[in-house]
Amino acid sequence: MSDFTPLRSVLYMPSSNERALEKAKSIACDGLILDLEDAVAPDAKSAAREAAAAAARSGEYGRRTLTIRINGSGTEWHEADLAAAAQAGPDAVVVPKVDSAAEVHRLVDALERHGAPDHTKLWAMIETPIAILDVLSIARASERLSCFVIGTNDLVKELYAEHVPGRAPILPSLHTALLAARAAGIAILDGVYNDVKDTDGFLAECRQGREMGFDGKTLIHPGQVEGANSAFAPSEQAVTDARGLIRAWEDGQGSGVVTYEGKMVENLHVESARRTLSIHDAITALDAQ
Ligand SMILES: CC(C)(COP(=O)(O)OP(=O)(O)OC[C@H]1O[C@@H](n2cnc3c(N)ncnc32)[C@H](O)[C@@H]1OP(=O)(O)O)[C@@H](O)C(=O)NCCC(=O)NCCSC(=O)C[C@H](O)C(=O)O
Ligand SMILES: [Mg+2]
Repeated sequence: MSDFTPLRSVLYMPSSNERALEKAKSIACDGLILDLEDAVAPDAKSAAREAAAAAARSGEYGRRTLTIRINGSGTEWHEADLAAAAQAGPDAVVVPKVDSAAEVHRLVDALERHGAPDHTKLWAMIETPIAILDVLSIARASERLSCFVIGTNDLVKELYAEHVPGRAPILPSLHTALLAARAAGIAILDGVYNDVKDTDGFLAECRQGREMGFDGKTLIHPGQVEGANSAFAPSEQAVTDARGLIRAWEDGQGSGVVTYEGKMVENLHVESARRTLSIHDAITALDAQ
């Protein structure tokens, strides 16, 4: 049994939207982010906080990784959100605009002070220039930090950049965050695609994110789930190749290098193939639930 948790498709939804919270119970996404930040108007924050905490306690979201995104430090809602989320015990508390290792330490202390269970991890949103410049120290700051979530809207805003196909203006930032996540051994999710009607643009961005190495994509609409699930899962061909490559390697035991389908195979390729199969097994097990 693989201990890999698929996070191909992680859907944001405003915690103030009762209908969306209900609908989410039947959406085939791998994870949910019950939002208290950008998607919730100031006068709805308090009711949204209660709704998100109740949803996290309900146990009604089945196999999905369930998280709550709280308002950032320095906002008037932060402390109450953090306390309520910690006590509700979701799979993770998502914190926007995390800018330093010191902030991670403070957040982890606060989660513990408010009685968060051990299974409640911290997910840090990386979405400011200072976070990108300090991203390795953030990634390594705590064992409770298990995932980076990239906030491409804030990043584009802070850089005075523009949203363009191919995302050239923010690629250096995305790569830097990916390097840090991999160096620290944590998961990393790509940012959202804002145009919910542009399927081709969305799928192209999913493919790009997968090729770069992201574990999955954050989403804003149920219509984006299927595309992300497919883009971030190993394809049938990739699974067939992984099995064939491992077989070729095992058949050639003793030699440091063999070939599969005419291509050189070394131990590092076998490790990648085993990782592909373990992701595939985890997705198959998840889909069977
Ligand atoms: C983007 C939307 C405002 C579009 O809403 P709407 O026009 O209502 O969509 P539809 O009519 O197509 O909806 C069809 C049904 O699906 C439900 N729905 C829609 N979105 C969601 C959702 N996210 N989760 C669950 N269910 C959803 C509708 O209720 C309809 O249901 P029914 O009536 O039963 O048919 C809307 O999709 C939306 O609000 N999306 C989430 C926006 C959000 O959470 N934004 C904040 C996170 S993004 C961000 O902040 C990233 C980061 O910080 C950064 O910097 O980049
Ligand atoms: Mg943001």
